[in-house]
Amino acid sequence: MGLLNYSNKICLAPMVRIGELPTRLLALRYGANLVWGPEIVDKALVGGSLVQRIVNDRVNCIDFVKPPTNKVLFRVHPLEANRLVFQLGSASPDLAVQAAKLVADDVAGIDLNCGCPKHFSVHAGMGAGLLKEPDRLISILQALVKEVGIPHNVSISCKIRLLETKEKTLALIERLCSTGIRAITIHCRTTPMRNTEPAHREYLQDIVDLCKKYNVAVLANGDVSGYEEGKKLIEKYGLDGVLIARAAEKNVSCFRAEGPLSNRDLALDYLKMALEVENNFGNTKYCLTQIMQGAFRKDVRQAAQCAKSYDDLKNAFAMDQKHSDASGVIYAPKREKSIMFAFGSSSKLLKALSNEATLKQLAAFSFTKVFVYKPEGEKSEDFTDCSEKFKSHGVNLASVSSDDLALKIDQADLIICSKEEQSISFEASSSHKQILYFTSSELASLYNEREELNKAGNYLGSQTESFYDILFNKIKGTNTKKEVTI
Ligand SMILES: Cc1cc2nc3c(=O)[nH]c(=O)nc-3n(C[C@H](O)[C@H](O)[C@H](O)COP(=O)(O)O)c2cc1C
Repeated sequence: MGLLNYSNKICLAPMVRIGELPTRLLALRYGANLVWGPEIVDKALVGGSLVQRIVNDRVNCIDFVKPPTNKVLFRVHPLEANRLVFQLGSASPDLAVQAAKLVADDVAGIDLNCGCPKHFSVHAGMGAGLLKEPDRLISILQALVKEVGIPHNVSISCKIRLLETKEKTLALIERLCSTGIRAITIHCRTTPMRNTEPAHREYLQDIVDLCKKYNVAVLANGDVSGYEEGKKLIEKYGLDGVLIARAAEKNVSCFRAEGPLSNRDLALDYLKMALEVENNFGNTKYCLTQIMQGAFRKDVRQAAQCAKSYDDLKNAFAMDQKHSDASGVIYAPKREKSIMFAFGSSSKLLKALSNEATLKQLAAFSFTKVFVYKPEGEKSEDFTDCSEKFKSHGVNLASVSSDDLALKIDQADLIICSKEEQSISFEASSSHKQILYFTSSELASLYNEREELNKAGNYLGSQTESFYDILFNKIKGTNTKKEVTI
């Protein structure tokens, strides 16, 4: 999988129950860079009958199931695998290594929970209990680095809380940095502090400076409200990243650079995602009811709380829709639109589209499906390489061949093509759809050939515009108005 790059990352924090697959995939779709799974205790994986790794073709996932009931303990989707950190609860180097080895090849990182203050954890010497026994904590991390991290090429990290004093905290962090781990998350509260008390960042800068000396990435956690604040904190303290827990529990679209979705839109996205990955019904209901708090009528929330099946949940949403229609409240689920690019080389076009700013802007315009025309003989691998990046912004990418060009033009809401490609422009113009034409000089800007054109005296444009500017200036001229600042 390759070692993780923790730099400049806004991440979903580990959360038991909340951090299951639908939340993680949505977090990534909305813009989270890395996602932590919920803590799973070593004995759940290796105690009694060993957990089994099953390829689940139905939902295209890897399931870790526990015999004899075959309950799914953990489900990994290929879309998240290279950005997923598995969090382990352990009090023993041997058990930690045995458990971590079972999942190491399906995730990008393994994180040791050294901060859980709950009785069951601390009592068993796990979580925040490890902060009281630093020698044991160090030996677990050393074992994980040596026996799992290095041979499996997976990043080992830990998540701690602050100790009672700055000196004690820095002394512990210095020892942690010497174990070979690649990253530390600091939950900026001490063990006795509740989440309702404000996070302490008074000496976060000292922690960052110390970790930098050892080349260990440092991520901060505690009271981060979303994308905007995350970026500010990274900048202010020189952090590698931040982890967001409760803000994401309430509304996982807090990772969106454009600002969060309404809880109503989010609840629908969540239900769709949960159905798609066949999430455990009880877990879906739990997460949905968290999202629905305060955002739906009481009777709708009650119907969701009493749901016994996915059909009941869908009925609760249908009920909400009916109320909204009847009361005249405008409740328009986000309209999903498709855009088609049909000109020239698909690999160059994909290169121009595959950047954060362009994908964010497409998503902001609600273009959740992008069709790209692939001329005969061009590689399909480019599409495979790019589709994950598109997907992480909630945009689906599909290639279109000459055979299905007419059909896809018919399905697209907006078509972008070149007048020069006559067969395509003919097909598009006879489709009665909205069409935007790119001229040959605009295409040259896409292909970065403007300089060559200038040299040859062919290009007379006076301003240097990027492909991004040209594309979105054209789209803005249509009836689609939304824009994000980048
Ligand atoms: C519902 C919930 C479940 C949590 N589960 C875990 C967990 O499994 N592992 C862990 O290290 N921390 C867990 N935490 C703690 C969070 O990761 C985080 O450290 C804490 O909530 C502070 O971050 P916040 O202020 O952004 O909420 C959990 C927190 C919540 C609210």
